[in-house]
Amino acid sequence: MNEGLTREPAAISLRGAAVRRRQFTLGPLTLDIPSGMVTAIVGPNGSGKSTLFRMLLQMEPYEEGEAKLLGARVGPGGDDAAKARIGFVAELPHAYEGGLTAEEKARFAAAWYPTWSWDRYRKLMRKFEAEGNTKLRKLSKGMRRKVELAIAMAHDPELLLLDEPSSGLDPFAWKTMLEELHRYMESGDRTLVLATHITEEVRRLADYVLFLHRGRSLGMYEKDQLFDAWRVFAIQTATGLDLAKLQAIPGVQGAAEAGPGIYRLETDRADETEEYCLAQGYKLLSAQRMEMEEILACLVRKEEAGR
Ligand SMILES: Nc1ncnc2c1ncn2[C@@H]1O[C@H](COP(=O)(O)OP(=O)(O)OP(=O)(O)O)[C@@H](O)[C@H]1O
Repeated sequence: MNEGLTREPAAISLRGAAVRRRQFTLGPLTLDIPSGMVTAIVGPNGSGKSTLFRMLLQMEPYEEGEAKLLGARVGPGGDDAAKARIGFVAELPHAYEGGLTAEEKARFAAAWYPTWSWDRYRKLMRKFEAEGNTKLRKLSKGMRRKVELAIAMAHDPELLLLDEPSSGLDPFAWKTMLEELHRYMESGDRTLVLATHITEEVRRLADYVLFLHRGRSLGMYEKDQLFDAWRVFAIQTATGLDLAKLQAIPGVQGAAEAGPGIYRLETDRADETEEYCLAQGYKLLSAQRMEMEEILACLVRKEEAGR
């Protein structure tokens, strides 16, 4: 787990930052999202992913702590110029822009971003086979998403924030998006943060995964370590094990009886769990990698149990 990544400076830095609303609290969050990397924000519906993006973009003021984007404080006293170095695609398109075409919206963006490139915009629109001259409200959900992506990336932002970018995209457009995001990251000094529910997107893109639940961080993990370390074991023992014994096994995050003398163990320290089980004389029947959703479910269960 990694709450304070060392790579400096962080693209996003939160220190006890909290948004408190009547129905929902985001935070307090203390974490660093490293620059030059891809971080996926993963969490159940309503866990606060969009609220976090809105807080970072000053669409949702925060009451506590401090948030910094590209080294600039977010909110009063901050440096608004940092905003021009950021690209953002919201989860839901802005209704008030529905009367514009992509070309018209792009003209606004071109005036606002000093690093805007019409050449890059047109290449991205072509790549996505996106419609430039139809009013945005008349575009399909996926088509509009492609337009939003092209506009958000056309100024080659230092930091790209994408809230569920693949929502509505067909498989071809999704593949194109992954290619373009890989290309965007190629220079090594760009940072991508995306909220996603899609395991494949995390596997193919992310360097780090930040899990959110009920507005709180369940931890930030290096992706390869995460998928390596979390495993499901099936073990068999000659004598039965009670829950206390199962939970005392190093790394075990969840345990259940799967049959007489057979137990299913979820662990976040596969090597240690395996070593311990073998030393105890337990028979290892199987060991499988866990999917992202299974890991999230396990983290959520633990968090709920500790509440
Ligand atoms: N416009 C709004 N007005 C009131 N409450 C809202 C609004 N938008 C979101 N919320 C509430 O804020 C909380 C966090 O929502 P948020 O959209 O940030 O979650 P999310 O993780 O992005 O969810 P999803 O995966 O469904 O997109 C939820 O409880 C939600 O009901």
